[in-house]
Amino acid sequence: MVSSTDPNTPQGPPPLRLGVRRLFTWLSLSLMSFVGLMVLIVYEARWVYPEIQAYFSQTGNLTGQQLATRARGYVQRAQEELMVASSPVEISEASHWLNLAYGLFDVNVYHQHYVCTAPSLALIDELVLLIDTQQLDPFDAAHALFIPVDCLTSIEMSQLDRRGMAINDFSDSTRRHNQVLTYSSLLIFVLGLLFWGLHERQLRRTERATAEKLGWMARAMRDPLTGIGNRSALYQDVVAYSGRSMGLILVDIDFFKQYNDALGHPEGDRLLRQLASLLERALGEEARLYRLGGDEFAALLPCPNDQALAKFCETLQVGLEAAQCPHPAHPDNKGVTLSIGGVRFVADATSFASAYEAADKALYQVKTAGRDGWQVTASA
Ligand SMILES: Nc1nc2c(ncn2[C@@H]2O[C@H](COP(=O)(O)OP(=O)(O)OP(=O)(O)O)[C@@H](O)[C@H]2O)c(=O)[nH]1
Repeated sequence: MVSSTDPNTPQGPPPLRLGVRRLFTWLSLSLMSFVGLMVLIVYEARWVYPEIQAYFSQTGNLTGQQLATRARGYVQRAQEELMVASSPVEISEASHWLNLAYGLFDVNVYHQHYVCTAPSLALIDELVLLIDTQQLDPFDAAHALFIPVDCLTSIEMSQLDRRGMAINDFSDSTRRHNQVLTYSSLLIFVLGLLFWGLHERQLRRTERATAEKLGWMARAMRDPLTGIGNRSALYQDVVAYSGRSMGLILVDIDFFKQYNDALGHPEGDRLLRQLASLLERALGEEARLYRLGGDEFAALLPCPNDQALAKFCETLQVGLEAAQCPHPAHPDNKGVTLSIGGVRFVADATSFASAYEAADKALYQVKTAGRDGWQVTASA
């Protein structure tokens, strides 16, 4: 049996599948952004930072070499020359190395940060002069050069310490930076999950409320005793079938008052429910059934012509006779009988009023003609 639902209502996917699809979309999006962030972090950690670190460490390239180291090398070379020098030419060779060392040593940074720079340079300068004019013993000169060598060594050590500290600071800040990025992305992920949960909960509440409302609406369209549609459902369905050729059949139990009086109202109720089932069986799945009040029922069904409508009415009466429902108080000593009036009409809200009136008139004529019969009136 079909009752008061709209035949044109579109059928969407079930709510569970929709929820899973929404969850899947959300998870994919957040996972994609999370993975994106992680790739960025790994890229920075694996490729960008080591390059910066290598630049800071100043190893493996010419510009990164320590001036102090090279200057110390030249001074020590001069010392070696002076120690083994046996001719003026060899002695002047030492002065050449000292000049080179002076050039590398005489830089602003060393003057600013290392107090031994100026005296050491002055000493080299003086020694070069004395060596060139051969006023100094080469061995004594080599010995005196330990002062600038000490100074240059302390500069080197200090530079190494500074560089080490800079590298450590840089590594620490890089690690901190990475940690902040990782925890932030995790936090974003968790917050997203939380918001999604809240959003889903709200959505479910709304869906539940909507379903409840729809349930109430459906119940409001239903006759509680028989479970079929009521008068409001009939109006709604007429609108839903707008433009289609429909049959409207009104059915009324004969002498129902006597039935109630004889058997009691609970039995009367049982007969009403029985009649609803009988209408359903007799008219088929396409018919929509309604109880309009008391013992009056209606059926709305697609109907191409008056002959088909007459056939439905006849089938209905035959079905009732076959059911053999006893009526102990029937004035004509029959079982339960029905009076049936039908009309065919093209459904819409305005034509329905006259169609209903015509079907009711046909039913009334059956009643006045002695009941237990059906009549189909001309199309409305
Ligand atoms: N059991 C039961 N009886 C109902 C219900 N609603 C209305 N009735 C009764 O249905 C009867 C209808 O009586 P009438 O309108 O006189 O109709 P009738 O006795 O069938 O007479 P005709 O239609 O002229 O053959 C009344 O006695 C109402 O009390 C219901 O829900 N259950």
